[in-house]
Amino acid sequence: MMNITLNNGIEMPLLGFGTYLLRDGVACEHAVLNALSTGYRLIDTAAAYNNEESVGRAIKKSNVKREEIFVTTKFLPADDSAHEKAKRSFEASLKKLGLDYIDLYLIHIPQGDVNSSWKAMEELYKEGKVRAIGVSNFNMDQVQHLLKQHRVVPAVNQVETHPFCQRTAMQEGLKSQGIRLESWAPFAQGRNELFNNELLKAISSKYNKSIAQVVLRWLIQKEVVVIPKSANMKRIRENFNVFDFELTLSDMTSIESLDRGRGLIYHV
Ligand SMILES: NC(=O)C1=CN([C@@H]2O[C@H](COP(=O)(O)OP(=O)(O)OC[C@H]3O[C@@H](n4cnc5c(N)ncnc54)[C@H](OP(=O)(O)O)[C@@H]3O)[C@@H](O)[C@H]2O)C=CC1
Ligand SMILES: O=C1CO[C@H](CO)[C@@H](O)[C@@H]1O
Repeated sequence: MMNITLNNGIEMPLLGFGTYLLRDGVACEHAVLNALSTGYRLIDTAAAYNNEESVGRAIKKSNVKREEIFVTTKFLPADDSAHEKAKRSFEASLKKLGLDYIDLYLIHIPQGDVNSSWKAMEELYKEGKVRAIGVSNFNMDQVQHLLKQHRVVPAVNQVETHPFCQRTAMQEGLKSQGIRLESWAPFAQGRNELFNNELLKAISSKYNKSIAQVVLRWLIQKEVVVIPKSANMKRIRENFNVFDFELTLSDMTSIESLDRGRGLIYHV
């Protein structure tokens, strides 16, 4: 497993497990348990996914030490009383997850009162309740705005990133501020026939890997954090099995031709 170092010195796995659409209950619990037993050490959830209790139960049942797991969750900023609501949302997430700290806490979407929300995040960070704070679905203007107003620099920006939306300029812009790019929907949620793409098919047969593995490996080699989701044990394992091969520079570059320069899911 490969880690990256965030701007405050803490380590974050480059490969994690996404939980969007894993419904609260046994389905989610099983998937997260399977992921942990496969070796995933980063779990991505959100208050909005309504599955934090199941994620928390899986973490407890896994017998993996808490400090070995990197847990990310997120909240949606409110329009009014945003500071207080951010704190309340944090406490609710912590309780549902059954944890006493979060590794990475994110503003899920740049909506509502972001400034008051970020102040609350900074406080949680200073109190040691979260090891790092970051944002999600922010464009570069929104990131710059945050940087101008506040002291703590976000550790990551989690945005839709995959072969059809590569975020090359954003990754450079974030890097210059010490912020890491984290990909959500590395497979574009299967849209645009990603799993039937001819170029990706040709590259994957060359390495005797699947398209999913090539896409994850391509992002990992670019040092983009990936959090693929799967409800299926075989695919959970497949998505983790990406550390035994390396794409050549020429194959890395050829994937660049697939970029359409904008998100398929959010047009950010
Ligand atoms: N911050 C934000 O706003 C957002 C964050 N996220 C986070 O990012 C994570 C990943 O994104 P997500 O939206 O889930 O989409 P993904 O791009 O990870 O795609 C998930 C889909 O791909 C399928 N799949 C998974 N592995 C394979 C494989 N090896 N071969 C073929 N199909 C496969 C899954 O099906 P199956 O389950 O049947 O395997 C599922 O239908 C989320 O789970 C969530 O944690 C996602 C969206 C927005
Ligand atoms: O986190 C999320 C899961 O994916 C959704 C899109 O399909 C997003 O709306 C949401 O932000």
